[in-house]
Parts: sequence; C-alpha cells; structure tokens
Amino acid sequence: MNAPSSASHSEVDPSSSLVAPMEDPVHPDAQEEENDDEEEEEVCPDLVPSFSAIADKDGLANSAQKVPVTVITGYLGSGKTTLLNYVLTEEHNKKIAVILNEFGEGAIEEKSLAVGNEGQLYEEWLELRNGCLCCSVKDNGVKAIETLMERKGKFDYILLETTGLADPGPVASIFWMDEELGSDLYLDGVITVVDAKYALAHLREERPQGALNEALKQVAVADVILLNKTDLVDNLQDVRQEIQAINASAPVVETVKSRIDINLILDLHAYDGRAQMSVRPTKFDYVENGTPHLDASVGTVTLRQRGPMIWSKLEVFFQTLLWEEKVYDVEGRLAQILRLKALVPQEPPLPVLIVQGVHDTYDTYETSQQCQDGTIVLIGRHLDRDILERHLQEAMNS
Ligand SMILES: Nc1nc2c(ncn2[C@@H]2O[C@H](COP(=O)(O)OP(=O)(O)OP(=O)(O)O)[C@@H](O)[C@H]2O)c(=O)[nH]1
Repeated sequence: MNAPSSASHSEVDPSSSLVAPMEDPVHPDAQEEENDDEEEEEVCPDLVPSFSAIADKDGLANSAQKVPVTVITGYLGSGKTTLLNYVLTEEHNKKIAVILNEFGEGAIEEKSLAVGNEGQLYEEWLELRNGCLCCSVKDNGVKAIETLMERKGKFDYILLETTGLADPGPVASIFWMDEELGSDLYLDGVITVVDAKYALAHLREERPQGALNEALKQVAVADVILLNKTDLVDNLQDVRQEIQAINASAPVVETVKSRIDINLILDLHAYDGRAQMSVRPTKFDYVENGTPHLDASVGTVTLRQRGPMIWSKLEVFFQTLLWEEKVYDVEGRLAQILRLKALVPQEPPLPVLIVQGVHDTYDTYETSQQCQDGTIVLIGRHLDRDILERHLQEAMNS
C-alpha cells in the first residue's frame, strides 16, 4: 500500500500479492456493446480497457480467509435499500451481514442504539430467515465490525450501505488500508446505484466553492454502476453517456427495483490483483472525443504506453500526480485523482502488474494476465489528456 505519508518511492514492493489465472472476462455491458458493435467500431476502433472485475470463485491468494466488504453507495433515494433487500432475500447460500454505515456522519438516532463493551455503538442485530443479518454501526469502522463478528461468528460477506450524501472514497480506503494492517476484512468493490430519472440533475448540483458534489464522487469511484429506476425514463442514452464519460471503466447495468444478478456485484476483487481486465470502447471518453459532458471537470482519461514499462519510472509519474500536486489542467486547476487503475507490462521475466488506486493511495499486484502495452486509466477532476501524457513521457524518459 502506497500512500503519501506511509511509503517512499524506494519502499515499494511491486509484488504484494500473487495472482491466479482468471476466467474469461464477462462484461455486464457486453450485450449492449454487442448491439452497438458496428457503430462503435466506426466511431472509434481503438479499445480502452475496463477493469470490470470478474470474480475468481476459487477463493485464492491472500484474501482467502478474509471476509469481503462491498460498499453500496448512491445518491438519496436512488435504490440502495431496495438493492440490499433484494440481495438479502435472494437465495445465495451466503451468510451476509448488512451494515448501515454512518461513518463520520453521526446520524443514527441515539434511542435506537446499544452500547457495546468497548464503547462502540450499534443496533441490535436483526436476523433474517435466510441467515442474513442486519445491523447499524456508528463510527469505530472496521473495529466495530470485527467486534460484532467476534460475537456473532464470521459472516461470508458484508454489505455496507453508505448514506446518500457520503463520499465513498474514504469509506473504501478505510477497509483497503485496514487490510494491510491485518484486518479480517477486505474491500471487494464499490457499487453505485444511480437514479436514472434524476441522475443528470444530481450530477449537476453545484456545491460551494466549486467542491465536487457527492453524486459525481459516487459515480467516479464505482466499480459497478446500477442505472436504476429505468422504468421511469424513456430515453437512457443521455444519462448513460454522462455516467460513462465520468467513469469509463465501471460497467453500467440497467435495473428496475435494483434487481441485478448478484454475481455482477459480489466477489469482484476489484481492489486486488484478481480484477480481470476486459475491453470497452473509448466512445465515452469525453477527453478523447469530445462527447458532451455536463460537468467537464470530472471524467476519465486513458493513457497508453507502447511496450514494456519500467515500474520505478511509472511510479515517478504516479507520485508527481498523486502526492506532489504538480499536475494542472490548461486553466491552471490542480488535477485531482479519485480512482486510478493501470495494467503495466514489464520486461520479461518480470510479471505484468496491476495498479489500483483510490485518491492518493495506490497499490500494485502481480497478474498472470498478459499484455503488450501499458494502460493507465485515470478518473478524476481537471484532467487534461495532453498534459498528463506529457508528464507520463517525462517520467518514462527520465
Ligand atoms: N419506479 C421505481 N421505483 C423504485 C425503483 N427502485 C427503487 N424504487 C423506489 O424508490 C424509493 C427509494 O428507494 P430506496 O431503496 O429507499 O433508496 P435509497 O437509496 O436507499 O434511499 P436513501 O436511503 O434515502 O438514500 C422507494 O420508494 C423504492 O421503492 C425502480 O427501479 N423504479
């Protein structure tokens, strides 16, 4: 794990976990992309990788003994609770615990809380017919959940619902970072539920002093996006394009009442080396082709590098971008990364690396996946493709 305060360039170990061979990529957008194949090939024959994470069901490597945590986020009223209810009542042979997250928000009504031995606050567990559990945890984060696990026995899976106005980035980081500290939990993925009817309005909402609104952040960091309430909208094209312009990497699955194949949202391994890379057209990469984008300050930029790369040089680029705050757009606004992913071929016999990053923290994993060229996917704000490309080349030529 590499974060500004915890690691220097020379401390990085680019082999923090070993990766087993993966299944063929299955992209939830595949059906739709198939339909659009001809059109997209004409528009843009080049393909950009999507790290739509595909489950490795064998439970391999370092997370085998750990319990996955999937963060479910989405704007107010988008369908998060509907999704949780759906998952809880489906037959899945998993003992799932649902955590209603109040991290940092302090919004739980005091009267509904019980105080645990260690001072943490949580509601009584609600046990459901199929063995699922539901509780509400306030603050104390990972520790509180682990204490609950000690009392109730291990679950197979944890779903953590953020409040509608939460920024899922820090919540995701807590679990990701804590895994490094030997936690029993690991972050599996971030699922964002979007209200198809109001998404454009939510994504446009302005915040004081140009702050990013929550809906944008939630879409930007998503590993899978549910475009929900599609029964209420006739034309989904605009909202789909808008979402994919912001996050060109996450699959977007259209849903009614949040009904989705749960295999598309659980066991993704989106934050370790097992995330499978599949391809997706660059059609919606607004920086590359000028697709209309309502808030052009947030989007996805994909950079390509031919042939094997030298990791230590690429890392200079990441650190310039993430930690040193030296990269600006043409208008002099600081580039801000919300999510970063990269597939990095090295000179054989060195392995191909996958890089995963959230905000200013990143980590590397070896993968058995093969690739000739390097691909770097940056999702964030004030990203200027040409300027980023220049910084990348400077680092690679240094
Ligand atoms: N028409 C329609 N209504 C839906 C759909 N999905 C959810 N709803 C309704 O939308 C309302 C809000 O859904 P919730 O699941 O409570 O949304 P939420 O994201 O948990 O809401 P907050 O917790 O307030 O942020 C409920 O009345 C749902 O029944 C859908 O696909 N179509």
